[in-house]
Parts: sequence; C-alpha cells; structure tokens
Amino acid sequence: MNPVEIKNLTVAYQKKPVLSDVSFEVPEGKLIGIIGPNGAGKSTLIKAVLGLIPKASGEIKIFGKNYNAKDKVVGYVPQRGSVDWDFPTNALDVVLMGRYGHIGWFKRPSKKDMELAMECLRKVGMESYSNRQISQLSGGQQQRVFLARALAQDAKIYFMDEPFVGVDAATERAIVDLLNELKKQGKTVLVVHHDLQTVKDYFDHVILLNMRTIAEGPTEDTFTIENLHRTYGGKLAFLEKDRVMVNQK
Ligand SMILES: Nc1ncnc2c1ncn2[C@@H]1O[C@H](COP(=O)(O)OP(=O)(O)OP(=O)(O)O)[C@@H](O)[C@H]1O
Repeated sequence: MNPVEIKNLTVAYQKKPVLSDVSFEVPEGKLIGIIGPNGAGKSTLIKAVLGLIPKASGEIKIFGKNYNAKDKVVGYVPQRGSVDWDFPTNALDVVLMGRYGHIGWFKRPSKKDMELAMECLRKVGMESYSNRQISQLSGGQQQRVFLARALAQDAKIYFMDEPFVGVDAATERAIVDLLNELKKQGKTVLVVHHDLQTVKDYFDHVILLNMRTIAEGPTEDTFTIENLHRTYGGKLAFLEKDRVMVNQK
C-alpha cells in the first residue's frame, strides 16, 4: 500500500483555489522532491495532508486511511520562517516535543525519552547545544534542531518544507545524510525543494507542482527539461547542458 495517495485534491483560500485537482501517489521508502515555483501550492499541499487547513474536495489517504494525527505516522518539519524562534525554550525541549505523541501531553518525559531526544540531537550534530535557548541558535542550527524533533517523532512518513533554505554547505550535507538514513530505515520522506541543481542527486522520485500536478514519477524519467518548462513556464534559465535554474526576476 502506498504511504500517500492524493486524488483530485482541491484547496482554496477565501474561495480562491490554490491547488486544483491534484493527484499523485508516492512509493514507500523513497526520498521524494516536491518541486515548483513560488506560490505553486507546495506548502499548502503539505498543510492539507496534515489536516492543518481544510480541503475543498478530493481524497487524501495515508496508508489507505484518512489521516489522524493520533496515529503518529506523519512527521513534519515546517518552514523555518513560520516558527516563532523567540519562544522561550531550549533545543532539548523542542526535540522532546516530538515525543509528545508518544509520551502523552502533561506527562513527564521518561529517562528513555530524554536519551532518545539527546540521541536525535547527536544525529544532527547538536548535542552540545541541548540547553541553548532556540532564539540563540543560528539559522542552520535551528533547522537541525527541527530535524532532530522530526526524528524523535519516529514517524513512517516525513514532510519537510524547504529544509535546505538558508543553511550552509555543512548543514546541507548533514540534512542529506539524515534523509538517506531515514530512507535506509524504510521511511518515506517528502521534501519541498527549490534548488533544481541538486534534485537529481537528492531525490528518487519527484512531484512537479504548479497549482496542478504537472508530472510525477521517478526522478530520472520525470525531472526533464520539458516537464520543467511546463512547471516553471518562462522562468527557467539555462546555464549549460543539463544545468538549469529558476530565474527569480
Ligand atoms: N493563509 C493564506 N491565505 C490566503 N492565501 C494564501 C494563504 N497561504 C498561502 N496563500 C496563497 O496560496 C498560494 C500558494 O501558497 P503556498 O505557500 O502553498 O505556495 P508555495 O509553493 O509553498 O510557495 P513558496 O515556494 O513561495 O514557499 C499563494 O498564491 C499564496 O499567496
């Protein structure tokens, strides 16, 4: 059974559709890139799957069922810019929040939960920052803490919204290693990604989105210049053979 199946999904803000008739399914245990221009509806798609915003119509199935947050099947790494980093909490507590579905709200985390949270911080190279207030971390360090929180959730499917934005090369490498580790564990990871140069290196499968599903499938067959043209229209700039980027002007 596919971990995520979307059929004819339409989502609207104030009656204006931003996703229209979107359909795709993703295979289990793969790294999947969600690719499309600004405003294409990528974040909206993730929020609709997680039930954070309502859908106007269509079907969203997680392992064949309607998603229920209590099932603890889906982990989420939001866009860094959408988080209140001034909230007075330290890195370890943020990671422990990832365990709450397992611990139960209002209960104290056990020693095992604390150890697991520290282990997740270690995996992203942040164990020595466990007591640091999150407002006092750099952008890349904040991103790593959020990835550690997602790891602590021990989900089967992860949605990550632009985890590579604003991070340095070392953090980018750390994130890629983490994605590959999750894949090795059989997890399915969907990542909103903007850097077209690295899509072929990072993802097994892509979903090209621009209000509709333009194309989806294995990266090799789907991430083609023709499909990119269909996704980005006139915004594509060609650097040289096989290298393409989005012209933001
Ligand atoms: N809360 C909201 N109310 C009204 N319109 C919204 C809201 N959130 C997003 N939109 C609009 O919906 C469209 C899709 O937005 P969304 O954030 O899903 O795009 P995106 O593909 O994630 O973009 P980006 O790459 O810039 O992050 C945009 O036109 C945006 O302006």
